[in-house]
Amino acid sequence: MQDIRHLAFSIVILLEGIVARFYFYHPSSLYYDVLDSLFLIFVVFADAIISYILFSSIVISLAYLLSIVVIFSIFNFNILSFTYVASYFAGDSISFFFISLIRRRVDESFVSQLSSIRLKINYINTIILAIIFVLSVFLDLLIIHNVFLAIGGIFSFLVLLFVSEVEYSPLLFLSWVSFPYLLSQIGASGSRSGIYIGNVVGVLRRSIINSSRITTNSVYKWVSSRSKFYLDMHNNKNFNMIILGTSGSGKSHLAKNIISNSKLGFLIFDIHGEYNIRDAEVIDASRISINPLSLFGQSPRQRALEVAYMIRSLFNLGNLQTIDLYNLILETYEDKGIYEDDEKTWINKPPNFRDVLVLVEKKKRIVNTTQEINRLESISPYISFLVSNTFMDTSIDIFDILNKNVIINFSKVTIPEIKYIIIETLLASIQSYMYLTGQSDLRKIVVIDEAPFILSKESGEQLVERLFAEGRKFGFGFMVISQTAEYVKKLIPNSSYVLVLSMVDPNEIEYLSKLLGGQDVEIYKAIYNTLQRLDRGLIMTRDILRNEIILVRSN
Ligand SMILES: Nc1ncnc2c1ncn2[C@@H]1O[C@H](COP(=O)(O)OP(=O)(O)OP(=O)(O)O)[C@@H](O)[C@H]1O
Repeated sequence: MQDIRHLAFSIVILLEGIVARFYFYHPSSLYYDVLDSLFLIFVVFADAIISYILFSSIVISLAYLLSIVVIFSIFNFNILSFTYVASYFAGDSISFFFISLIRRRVDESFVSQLSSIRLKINYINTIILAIIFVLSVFLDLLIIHNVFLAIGGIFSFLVLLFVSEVEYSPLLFLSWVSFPYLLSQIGASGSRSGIYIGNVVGVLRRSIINSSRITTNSVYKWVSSRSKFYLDMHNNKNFNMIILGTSGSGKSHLAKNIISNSKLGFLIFDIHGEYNIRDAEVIDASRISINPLSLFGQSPRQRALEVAYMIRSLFNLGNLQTIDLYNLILETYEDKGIYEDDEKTWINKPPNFRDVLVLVEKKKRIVNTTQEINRLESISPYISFLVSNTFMDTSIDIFDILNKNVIINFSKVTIPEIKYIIIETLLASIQSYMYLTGQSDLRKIVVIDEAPFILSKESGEQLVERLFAEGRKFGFGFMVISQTAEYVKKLIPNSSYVLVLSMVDPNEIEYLSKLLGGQDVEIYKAIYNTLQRLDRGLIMTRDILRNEIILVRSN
C-alpha cells in the first residue's frame, strides 16, 4: 500500500508535468506569463500538502520536492527557483501546522522508522549496488551531462546501503525521482535473520490515512508495510515465546510454521494429537512409562521435595501431608541404598511409588498413636493412585529424546492426573538435562501446547517459570501455547515474543491491549479494536527491534 501511494503520487506529478507542458508552456516567451507561474505555484503548493498527508513525514515530503524538480525539468520547467521552492515549503509548513494542531501531536514517520535501522553489510549486495551506482553516475555525467541527477544517484546509493535490499538497486537510475521512495524504505524491512513466519501486513502508527483493510477508531492506524517478519532469536534476551489465541485461531498452525522454518531441534508436548511434522518421531505417551522418583541427576532430597510438591499441587494436599510425603519418599530412597550425602549411591536403581506404599503399610503397623496412623492413612490413597504401570519404571531416555525431533502425543492418556505427572516429570528431566549438558547455543525448542493444563498447577507453573528463566543459558527455547493469557502472565517478562492471534474474551483483550500497547490510550484503543476482529492466521505482536506493534500474516 505504501508502495502504491508512492507510485500513485509519482504518476500525479508526471500528469501535472504533462498538463503544464500542454497548457502552460510558452517557449517563445522569456518568462512564463502570470497565469503559468500561478498554476505552477499552486501545483507545487498542493503537492507539498498531498505528500505530507500521504506519507505523514516532512522529510519524505521535502524529498519529493527534488523528485518534482526532476520530473518537471523533463517538460522544460525549472522548479528550482525561490518562488516555487517557497511555495512548496509553505504547503509543507501549513499542512504540518494544521495536522499537528488537529492531532495535538507532532508526527514524523520517517524519524520513527530510523530507530530500527541496522546497518548490515552484505558484501555481494554492496558490490552489485556499487556497480549499478557507478553505471548510473556514468550515465548522468557522461551521457546526460546532468550533475544534479548524479548527486541524486549518490544520495540514493547512500540510502540503499541502509535499506540493503539489492532488488531496489535499478532505482538508482531514477536518481531523485526514486529518492523519496528509497528513503521511506529505511528501517522498514526490520530484522532479516531468524525464523521467517510471514509477512508484515500492518504497522501501528499515527496516521491520517487508514491504509490497511483493518480499521481502528483511534488516531493510530494500521499503516501497510511489505516487509517479512522474522523471529530474531539471537538479538533477543532469550529464546522463549508465547502464542495466545482463541480456539481455532491458528495457534498450532503457527507453532508448526515456526518449528518447520527454524531448522532447530524440537520436542513437542502435543496434548490433543494435533502435530504432524515431517521427519519427527511421534511417541504415544500412553505406551511409555516414566518413574517420577528417578533422580535425573538431582540429589534425593531435591527430587523428593519436587515430587512431594508436585503431588501436593495435583491433589491439593495440606502442609503436613506434603511434609509426611517428602519424608516417606526420602526414606524410600534410603531403603534402596540412595543417600543424600553419598553421591556415588545416586546412580543406584531408584524406588517407585509401590516402594513408597510398602513403606507406608510397614509404618502403619509399627506406629503407636492413632494420630500417626491417621496421618499415614490420609496420604496412602494418593500413593495407591500413583502405583500405576506408567510410573513403575522409566522406558524412555530423555537424552535420546532431546537428541532427536520428537512429538509426544498425549491424546490417548485419558486420566488428567497421570498426564500431568508424565509432563511435569519430563519437564523436570529436561531441566536436569540442561544442567548436565550445559551448552549455550540455541539448539532446541520445546513446545508446550495447551499450557494452562500444566501452568494451572503451582508446581508446574514454577517449573516452567524456571525453564523460561534459565533456558537461554543452556540453548533451550520454550514455546508456550494457550487460549488464555491468565496462566502465562508470569512468563511474559522472560519471553522475547508474545504472538497474539484472534481473541474473544473481553477481559483477555483488555489485558493484552494494555500489555502490547502500554500506557498510551490511543494505542490501547487501536489494539482493542483490532484484537476483536483478527482473521485466522493474523498475528499481532510487538516487534522488539523496531519497537512497533505489527500485524503479521502467518504463512
Ligand atoms: N495461517 C493459516 N493459513 C492457513 N490455514 C490456517 C492458518 N492458521 C490456521 N489455519 C487452519 O485453521 C484450522 C485451525 O487452526 P489450528 O488448529 O492451528 O487452531 P488452534 O488455535 O490451534 O485451535 P485449538 O485451540 O482448537 O487447537 C486448521 O485447519 C489450520 O490448518
